[in-house]
Amino acid sequence: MLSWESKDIMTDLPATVTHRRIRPFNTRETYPEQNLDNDLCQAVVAGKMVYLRGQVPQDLDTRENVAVGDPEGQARKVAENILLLLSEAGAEPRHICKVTVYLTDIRYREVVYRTLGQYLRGVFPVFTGLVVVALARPEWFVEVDIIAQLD
Ligand SMILES: C=C(N)C(=O)O
Repeated sequence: MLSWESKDIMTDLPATVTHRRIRPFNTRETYPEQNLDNDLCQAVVAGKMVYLRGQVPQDLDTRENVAVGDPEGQARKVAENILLLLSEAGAEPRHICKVTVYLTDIRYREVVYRTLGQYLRGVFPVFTGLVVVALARPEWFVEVDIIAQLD
């Protein structure tokens, strides 16, 4: 059976993979209430491409949930996380290509889009907006994926 722990798979990884992984963590630390064990990170820089983890209203340093019950405040925190991670990746908002917005309620769409729009004025990314049944924590109303490309 194949598994990521398989020696064959590990040795098959190309020696040239040099992606930069920003703020690595394990889900045991970020979701202590869930039985998880995933090595993840907040951003990957792969050549000129920058991929952000789905950003949620959580402080990137303390992991504290922010703006519980407040979709506008959650959108603001998500946008601030995105700007911080982009800068850590050496990117700027103008590098953003694709934004995917996940909402837990269609009624949050206007306030969340208005708030994100304030941070992305003049950027003109492509956007996808989805309403989903749930996010990883019940307190979270919004999650945003970003793909950017450096110059
Ligand atoms: C919040 C997430 N993006 C996650 O748990 O994967």
